[in-house]
Amino acid sequence: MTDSIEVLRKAKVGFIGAGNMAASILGGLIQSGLPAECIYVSNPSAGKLDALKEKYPTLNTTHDNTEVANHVDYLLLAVKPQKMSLACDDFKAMDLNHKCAISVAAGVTCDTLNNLLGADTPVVRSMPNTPSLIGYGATGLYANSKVTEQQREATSAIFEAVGKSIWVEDEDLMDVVTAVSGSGPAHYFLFMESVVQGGMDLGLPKETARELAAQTALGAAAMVQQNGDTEIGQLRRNVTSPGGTTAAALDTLNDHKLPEIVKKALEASVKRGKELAEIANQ
Ligand SMILES: NC(=O)C1=CN([C@@H]2O[C@H](COP(=O)(O)OP(=O)(O)OC[C@H]3O[C@@H](n4cnc5c(N)ncnc54)[C@H](OP(=O)(O)O)[C@@H]3O)[C@@H](O)[C@H]2O)C=CC1
Ligand SMILES: O=C(O)[C@@H]1CCC=N1
Repeated sequence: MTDSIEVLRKAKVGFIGAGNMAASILGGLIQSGLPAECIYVSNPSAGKLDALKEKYPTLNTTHDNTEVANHVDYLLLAVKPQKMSLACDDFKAMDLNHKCAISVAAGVTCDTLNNLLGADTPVVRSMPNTPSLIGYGATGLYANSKVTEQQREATSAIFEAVGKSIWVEDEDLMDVVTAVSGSGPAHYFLFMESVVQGGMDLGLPKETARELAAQTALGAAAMVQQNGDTEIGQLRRNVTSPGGTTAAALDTLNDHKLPEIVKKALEASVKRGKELAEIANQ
């Protein structure tokens, strides 16, 4: 059992909302050794709770958000930004000052969360991603001034149990983290979908194209992680023989301005994060 899990056995964890992100984090926690009976989760409709209960029979499920909040020290708010205000209404009569609220919602600021939950509530703004389900999550974290050192450690433990986590000290950067890693899996999925379709159009069987695309993405990511001192550009150049096949493909991607397109995509994500912040604040 990892150190993270030992910390989390003592600090009870609950989820408000049982959607994709909650299921990914709680599934990852269970996968890495936290017993399901230590975790609480609430959701308005039954379907998602029933599916989780079928997969993890000892998980504590309820339709009552306050029941979760009463049981736990760490309350993960895993609802859409547009639903945050409504969900937090349920805690109006509760004193959350000795608990820690961890929002996963894109855009929603700590100030907004403190307006909704009480000015003295310790609040962490997190930005995880769905690979948390299989232990490959990447999570950015930002804490308000009420969060204690012990709460920081437990929060790190939650996200380290399902992947890597990084604290940022400037809250504005959380929108950039959202663009890079929160939404990031979808960018790489789109790229892989395009590679698989391209491979199929050129004659590869679908399963072969899928297997090659996935193993290549995995290999490229592992090379970046395992060669921290090497620029990614150098790894790219190592593949690119002058006048060879890679150069032909990269010329095409650059002619169509892939780097500029990616930058514009990240900027669009950051802009949308700020719009969601406004919506959650209304
Ligand atoms: N999906 C992702 O990759 C990532 C998502 N996030 C963030 O995670 C949050 C959730 O996103 P995601 O999981 O994709 O969305 P989902 O729609 O899958 O999940 C949201 C869940 O919240 C439930 N819900 C709605 N209102 C309430 C309420 N008042 N109390 C309790 N639960 C409620 C919904 O229930 P019902 O369906 O019954 O209405 C639903 O199950 C968002 O804020 C998003 O920004 C962050 C990082 C990555
Ligand atoms: O698309 C979204 O808004 C959420 C946040 C990051 C990933 N999914």
